[in-house]
Amino acid sequence: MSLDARISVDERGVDAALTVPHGETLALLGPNGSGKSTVLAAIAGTLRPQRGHARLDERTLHALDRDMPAQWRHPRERRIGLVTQRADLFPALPVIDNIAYGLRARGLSRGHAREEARSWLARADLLGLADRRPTTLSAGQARRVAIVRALAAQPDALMLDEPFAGVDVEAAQQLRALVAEQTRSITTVIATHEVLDAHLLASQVAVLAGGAVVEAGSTATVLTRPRTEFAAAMAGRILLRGEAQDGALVTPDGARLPANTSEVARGASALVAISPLEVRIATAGQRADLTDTVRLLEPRGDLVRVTGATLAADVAPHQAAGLAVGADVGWRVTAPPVAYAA
Ligand SMILES: Nc1ncnc2c1ncn2[C@@H]1O[C@H](COP(=O)(O)OP(=O)(O)OP(=O)(O)O)[C@@H](O)[C@H]1O
Repeated sequence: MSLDARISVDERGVDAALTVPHGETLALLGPNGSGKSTVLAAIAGTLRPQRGHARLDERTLHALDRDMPAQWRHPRERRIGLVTQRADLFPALPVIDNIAYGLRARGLSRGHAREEARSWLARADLLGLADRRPTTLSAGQARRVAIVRALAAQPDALMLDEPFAGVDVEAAQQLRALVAEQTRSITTVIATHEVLDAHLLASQVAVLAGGAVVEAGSTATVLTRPRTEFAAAMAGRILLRGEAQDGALVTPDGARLPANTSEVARGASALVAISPLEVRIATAGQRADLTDTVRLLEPRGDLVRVTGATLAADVAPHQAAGLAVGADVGWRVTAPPVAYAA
């Protein structure tokens, strides 16, 4: 079922609209405080906005539009799953019954629901926790149980709020695979700070900033042709704005970066998103594509990131030797990046 939601929460500065096609997963990206949790909670129905609606196909889950009767029913009745950052397990029930709860709501007998719950726990390598009370779990264990509980309930739509935060690398990998497999036909929104989640789980991406969606589209488009600095940073790229000229993007301060400008009209506003791995430092005697001033030098794994006012490059340490903050640097691009319409 396709999701169509509009959420306005004035006191949190949120006014965001989202659509997710049937069975697809949308990654909701955005800096801290941009409104991701608020949007998810409001779609799931645990937070009541001032104005808004959420619809799955033709079914109105809830609506507060002025011309509609206000309705905001219990999340269970709407068949929307929500995994919050706090996990929110039922504290009085052992883990097994937390999972069985959603299965019983689907009509399974107590015995059958517990049997099913066991197999769900086994799939996430959590069977050892079956009889534990939620209060005795670590935060990461609680998060893993909450994800399994949401998947086991097989909702029509699923809201996951930073589901893998605080989960160790190995368990997160296993859970990502389980979430990917189980949400194939569930319309899902996943708020995340991990670009990996967008790549592995989501066909769509929306970027929230200041409570509004500032960028949305297919994952491939948003992450290779970002329109905001935030989306570019998530994709590990530097965003340059300027004017398309023949074979170059000319920035407002006059820097001229070689670019493939075949997609944009001459003189049009354009963007380029370039990875620091596609930028080299011109050595003595080499012609630089662009000259710049070093602003920052920092380690990046085995490489050194050299950041200038306009561009940055990830280079081997010996290539950065001799550079210091304030020094002049010449950049070379390995291939002219594609300029796209702003
Ligand atoms: N319980 C609350 N009461 C009042 N304001 C809140 C509450 N929770 C969040 N806010 C505010 O609402 C805005 C949106 O917060 P929200 O938690 O939705 O952002 P987020 O994008 O999920 O952030 P994060 O990445 O840190 O989880 C922020 O300005 C925040 O300070």
